[in-house]
Amino acid sequence: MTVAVLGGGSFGTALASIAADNGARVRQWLRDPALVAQINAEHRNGRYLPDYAINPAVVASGDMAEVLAGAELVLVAIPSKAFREVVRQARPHLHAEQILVSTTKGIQEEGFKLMSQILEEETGFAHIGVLSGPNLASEVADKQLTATVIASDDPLTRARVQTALGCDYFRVYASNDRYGVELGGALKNIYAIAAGMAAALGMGENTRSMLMTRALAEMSRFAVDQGANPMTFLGLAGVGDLIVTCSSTLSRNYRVGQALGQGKGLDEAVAALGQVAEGVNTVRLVRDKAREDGVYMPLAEGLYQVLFEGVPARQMARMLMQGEQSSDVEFILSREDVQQARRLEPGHE
Ligand SMILES: NC(=O)C1=CN([C@@H]2O[C@H](COP(=O)(O)OP(=O)(O)OC[C@H]3O[C@@H](n4cnc5c(N)ncnc54)[C@H](O)[C@@H]3O)[C@@H](O)[C@H]2O)C=CC1
Ligand SMILES: O=C(CO)COP(=O)(O)O
Repeated sequence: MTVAVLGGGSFGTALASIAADNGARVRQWLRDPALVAQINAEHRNGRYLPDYAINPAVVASGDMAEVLAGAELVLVAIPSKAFREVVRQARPHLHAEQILVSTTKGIQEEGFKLMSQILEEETGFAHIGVLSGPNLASEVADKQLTATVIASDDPLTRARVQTALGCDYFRVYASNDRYGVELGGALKNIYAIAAGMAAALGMGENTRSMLMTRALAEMSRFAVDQGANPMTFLGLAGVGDLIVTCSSTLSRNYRVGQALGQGKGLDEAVAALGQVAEGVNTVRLVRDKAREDGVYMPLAEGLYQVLFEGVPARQMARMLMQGEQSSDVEFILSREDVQQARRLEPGHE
């Protein structure tokens, strides 16, 4: 199989190397000529994955036409802010038989679009999918045993990606809920920032567990409102990715949260990272969307206020602890039932 990877960051590089390990002919497109030269000469990406060897069969190039020529599978690993621009650059060199897969966990501001929707809009192709799961790039590059999800309503896309990337250290599970899988990947970044912040403030494991579980409730509530299947969030791209990003300093979103918890400003924290932390933008978009649609998302709202309105994180945590004590699992006991029962309590105003 011939595979093209668009993006020279840590995840694109890790995926290119897997496909090459699997015997594919792999071309990787990136902008930076110095990095192109380094990948081809040293088989190392010194900017984004300096400590890991890349399969020498991966050929990097700054020439989009060359990279896309003959590619059966195209993986797009470009941060959400530049995603559409790069797809437009690629468009003249794409054809409808190709399989296009987004690996990006972010949301476009205009129209609240997910990346595979952008792939669809820009190309109109039929073979479109999303790859998402608990996949810290450096662990993937280190060949740590890992699993991911290919989500598409197109069986050919699912099968081809399983063949191209599935190997003895990387398992590729299938889903037909593209929207749910993609939403899970984008939403969990918000809570990873909150988890990093909580850790930096010295909060304990009970707190982290509460945060992650209530995050899952909040994500599922939002998903239902958006018409997604909340059951998808029980899988690798939902709870799986939430666990890894809320627990690991290898997550950039978690590290931004840590820096904020240590008292750094948002701009300083993002600049120090030097890589993309999609959650910073996602929290703003999701908070606005939740308000617009009337979805109760206290964690996203609280994090928004800490990031963009200068509310101290510790004060926000105290406020969140005073919020409504609602139901645990809303699919079993609804929030409305809990609120109704509380109104019947003696002494309730
Ligand atoms: N790094 C990770 O552990 C994982 C990342 N992802 C997702 O992958 C996406 C890409 O992230 P990473 O590879 O981690 O990012 P990164 O921060 O390591 O690298 C970003 C890459 O995008 C390139 N880029 C940015 N703007 C560009 C433009 N206008 N034109 C061309 N190239 C441009 C940069 O030059 C760089 O090569 C993100 O949305 C992230 O959520 C998904 C799973 C794991
Ligand atoms: O999505 C990821 C792991 O699954 C990577 O998370 P970060 O973007 O926070 O590093």
